[in-house]
Amino acid sequence: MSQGEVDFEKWLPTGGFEGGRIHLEIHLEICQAHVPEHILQRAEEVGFVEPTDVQREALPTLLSGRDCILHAQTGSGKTLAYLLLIFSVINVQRSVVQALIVVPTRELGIQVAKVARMLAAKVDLELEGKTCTVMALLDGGILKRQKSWLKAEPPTIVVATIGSLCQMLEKHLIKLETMKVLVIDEVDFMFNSSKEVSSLRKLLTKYSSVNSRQTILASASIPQHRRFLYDCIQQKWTKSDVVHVHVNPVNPMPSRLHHRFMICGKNERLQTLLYLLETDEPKSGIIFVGEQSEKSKRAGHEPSSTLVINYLIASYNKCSEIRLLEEDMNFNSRAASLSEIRQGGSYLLVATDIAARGVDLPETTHIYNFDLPRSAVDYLHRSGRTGRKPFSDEKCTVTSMITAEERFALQKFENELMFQCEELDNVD
Ligand SMILES: Nc1ncnc2c1ncn2[C@@H]1O[C@H](COP(=O)(O)OP(=O)(O)OP(=O)(O)O)[C@@H](O)[C@H]1O
Repeated sequence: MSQGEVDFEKWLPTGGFEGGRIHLEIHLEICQAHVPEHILQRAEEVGFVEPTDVQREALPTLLSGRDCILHAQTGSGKTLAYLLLIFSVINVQRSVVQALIVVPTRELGIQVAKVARMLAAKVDLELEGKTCTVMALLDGGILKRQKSWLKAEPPTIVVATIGSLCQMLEKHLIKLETMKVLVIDEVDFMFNSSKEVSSLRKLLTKYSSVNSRQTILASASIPQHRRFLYDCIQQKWTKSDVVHVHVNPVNPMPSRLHHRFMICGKNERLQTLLYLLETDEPKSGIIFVGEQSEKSKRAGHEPSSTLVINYLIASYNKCSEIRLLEEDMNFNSRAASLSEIRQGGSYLLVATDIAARGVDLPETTHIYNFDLPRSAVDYLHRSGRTGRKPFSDEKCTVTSMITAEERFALQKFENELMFQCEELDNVD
């Protein structure tokens, strides 16, 4: 196989007529693609042997150069789909930034940059030439150092949060004109965020005047997606032949998640959580808590996060790694929490919705909603922090602790996302 051709044999399910048919369909459409051989080899080495559904469906479109709205379940592998596209278009010999991935949180940015670097790494020392470099330009980073890096030897790929990115754009240290691909990950979240939306709109509008551009907008949830698609075309944020790749449109929720709820009073939730943990004995789990309201802060109440973590450290002894992740922590402590639990072994992470988007902790088998999420979309993304091994049929559970009054809200989420929740008998 010549350099630059895609060896999709590696990506195919083995054997059978089905496999042969898929091979033909994919091969015909993507044979013009140019994902370098060493990247595909690395992908295989790190365990990406078969394409997931979204990768199989989206790659022909992505590699054809068309703009794409990548709309597929949580944990379905959207990151690898857009990274392969990026590796197919960049030219590492050129010293300019050629691909930009915009993410909502520092945590997601670190994770995406890590996957990109892992794929770009040339483990075969005989491979010659420059390597692709990846910069994580994220809120909380050292901008001075990144400015020097951008001036001295621009990286090929930049993964950025919008705040830090805007600073570099203003100083002309990053230029959209050189960008072959722009990815906005968790795009619905970014459009919904009052802090990010205006910068995001400006970025997309500015990029729309770049001649050779490709825009990818990714998320597991794109509410009112027809309207969104229409807006994207009207505003020229995407080209008019943008493709909406929508995988599992009737089942937004991954099917192997088992949903449960237990009704309890507000004051009994800590004991209920302890009871659930002692019964489930999860190897690894995330306990989601709501953000503290301003009113509750002013009243001097403890936030749910503090209540839960202190209670668990004092009363639950079946897990040695109990960590906290919330906005109010400094960036170093946030990074430390995630890296500690990524070391392997058993963990419990107490987190606000900061961990609900994109964060990939594949060992998580249990999700607990100590506070019910605010919307069906938030429920979907919290739930999607489990069930993240694409070819596994391991059962994962999502359990919500709710008051009798909250049953109505949970039922609404069930209707909207088309899943069913089993009621667990109360502790008493
Ligand atoms: N082809 C593949 N084979 C095996 N594992 C894969 C493959 N593609 C992706 N994965 C793994 O699947 C998990 C989920 O992938 P990813 O983080 O890209 O999901 P996502 O679609 O972006 O989800 P979310 O919407 O929650 O952000 C990751 O652990 C990733 O390493």
